[in-house]
Amino acid sequence: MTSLPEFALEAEGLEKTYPARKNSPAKQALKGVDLAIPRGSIFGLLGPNGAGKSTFINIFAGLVTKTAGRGAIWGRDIDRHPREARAAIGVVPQELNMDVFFTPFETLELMAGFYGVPKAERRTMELLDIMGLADKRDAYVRQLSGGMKRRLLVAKALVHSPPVLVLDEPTAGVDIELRRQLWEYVARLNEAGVTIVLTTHYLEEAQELCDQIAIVNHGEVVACESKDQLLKRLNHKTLVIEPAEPLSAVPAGFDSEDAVIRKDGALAITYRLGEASVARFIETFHASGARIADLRTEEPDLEDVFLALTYEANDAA
Ligand SMILES: Nc1ncnc2c1ncn2[C@@H]1O[C@H](COP(=O)(O)OP(=O)(O)OP(=O)(O)O)[C@@H](O)[C@H]1O
Repeated sequence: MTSLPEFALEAEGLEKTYPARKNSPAKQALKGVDLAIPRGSIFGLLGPNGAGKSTFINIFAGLVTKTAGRGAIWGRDIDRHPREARAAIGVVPQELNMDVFFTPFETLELMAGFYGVPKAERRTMELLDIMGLADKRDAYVRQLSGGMKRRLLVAKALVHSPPVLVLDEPTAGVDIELRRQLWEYVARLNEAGVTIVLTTHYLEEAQELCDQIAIVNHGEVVACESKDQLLKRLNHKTLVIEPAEPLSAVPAGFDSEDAVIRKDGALAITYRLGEASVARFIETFHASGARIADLRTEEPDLEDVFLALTYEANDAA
């Protein structure tokens, strides 16, 4: 047995410039991206619209030709061993593009045939079942709802049992219930050993699901770390005090602190970790004569980090 690669996907100096067209100038969508996605991770690729996420993914999917750099999937170079590289990856595209004249069953069988999966090894019914489409096996694809089509696309990307599954904005336009189901399935696939790479605008979801995160902005990777490290970058917390009676102003004693009264009437005090004591804030609050109805702390979330990083990068541009 050959040993497993350390990285599921690798990019080195990956560049893409889309050539100029009649009405638009040339566009450098990727400016030399270095990224190594560890095997076994759930890796999130985050970035604002137009950052270059789809371009990155589409180079690995074989849909976009890179301008320069090197790419490898499961240790196989995409230029030197394109077939082996593609066999190791399943891509769920952003657009719901599929042939509407086939049934879900036929769609998966055709795809399996395309990948040369022998009949005895096909997982068509298993995949339909897992994606909640078993009762639609013979329906026409055009009769499926958007959410069902999305699930069929995921099933389609899995027919050849690839060790790497890439999902490009998979939950855009998918309702909350279905999104949950999809994430549960993605998490189960990951537990079974599949490396997951996903692009998403839903920061909350990346925060919940991903263990590694790269933030892409203007065709460059501005951060690539474990989620926990990324969150630690913003080394502050907020203490939120809900007063028993409405406050007319920030209580005395908090003048030098970063304290504000929120729209809902709560007092929010932001402090740097290790530099302030919550106990002292509570004492100060009581000393002002106010009473506490409730109390909680808030940690910075991925959205804060994301904004901070893309804001800095925008500033520097
Ligand atoms: N086929 C193309 N021809 C010319 N320019 C393109 C093409 N595809 C993408 N671009 C441009 O390249 C840049 C990166 O686009 P890309 O779709 O990779 O970004 P993205 O981060 O995936 O954004 P989104 O989430 O909106 O899809 C954008 O400025 C986009 O307009």
